[in-house]
Amino acid sequence: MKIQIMGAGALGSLFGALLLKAGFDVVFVARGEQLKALQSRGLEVSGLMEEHFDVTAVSEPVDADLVFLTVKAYDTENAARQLEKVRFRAICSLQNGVGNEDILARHFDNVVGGVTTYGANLREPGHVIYAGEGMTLLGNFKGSGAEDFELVLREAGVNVEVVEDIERRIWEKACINAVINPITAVCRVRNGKIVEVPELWDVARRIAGECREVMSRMGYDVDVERAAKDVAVRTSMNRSSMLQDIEKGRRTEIEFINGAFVRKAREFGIDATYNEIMVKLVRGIELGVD
Ligand SMILES: NC(=O)c1ccc[n+]([C@@H]2O[C@H](COP(=O)([O-])OP(=O)(O)OC[C@H]3O[C@@H](n4cnc5c(N)ncnc54)[C@H](O)[C@@H]3O)[C@@H](O)[C@H]2O)c1
Ligand SMILES: CC(C)(CO)[C@@H](O)C(=O)[O-]
Repeated sequence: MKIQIMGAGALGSLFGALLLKAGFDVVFVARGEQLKALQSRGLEVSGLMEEHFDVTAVSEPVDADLVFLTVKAYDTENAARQLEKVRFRAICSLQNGVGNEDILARHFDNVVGGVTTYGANLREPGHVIYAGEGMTLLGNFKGSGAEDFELVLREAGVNVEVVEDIERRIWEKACINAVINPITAVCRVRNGKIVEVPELWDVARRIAGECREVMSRMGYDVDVERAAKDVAVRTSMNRSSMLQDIEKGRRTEIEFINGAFVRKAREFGIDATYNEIMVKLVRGIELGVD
């Protein structure tokens, strides 16, 4: 079974390493310094697993049985176009944000949606930190394939479950990210501060309220405020992925998180001013306006 990791950054390297350890034939598609490091030194894993792997790393996708997509959401369209040139049975997104599966569904027949709470960071090119074991939920978004991905992940020791309502799960995770990520990125604080600082919690509650309204109009009853508070408390010492992106001068996934709620709210004719402001502020920081 040949498994391709499309976008071998932090998360892709971690999942690739777990699959390699289980004996799968894994191909890592990477770019830049990461590609060079993987090709010359292999993949180093630290943290919850300490291991070195010699890996097959390429700059362009190749034929495979299954593909995991682990690029950032803003790179999904590009990656899909590259993947159109090769053959594989099914593709599974493990990304954050809303809309990745819709993009993939325009290109491929078998698209599996995924939501994961595993945690990984790149210490340097070729060196991934396995920071947190979590849960991975999978579900067929278009066509089939979820059970195939479940099987290989389970064999690799990953906590995984196939669900019937993957679209809802993707939006639920986006709710949490919409509340926590932009505030931590704009204010440059750890997740816990959102709950500890009344001014920040006030903003968080308002974002959560808008997300809840959007979810409700989609037919999903979710207590976004409580869910976001739980995660912020549980991950109080974390620097959110969006904060880390901002600190490193990288583009964020804001358009696929809060931006997705703004677009849905517009469709329903409801107010999403707080989400919209967060999108604009984070865009302002990304643009590096002095
Ligand atoms: N890191 C985590 O712990 C974590 C956890 C859950 C979800 N996620 C989500 O997973 C996705 C990936 O996150 P990450 O932290 O691994 O990001 P990352 O930036 O570390 O990894 C993405 C990698 O994809 C590469 N890439 C992009 N387009 C490519 C292409 N066409 N060909 C080859 N390589 C390409 C980039 O160069 C980069 O190395 C995001 O949507 C993120 O929100 C991450
Ligand atoms: C849940 C979360 C906000 C915890 O830091 C994480 O998804 C992140 O950082 O994006």
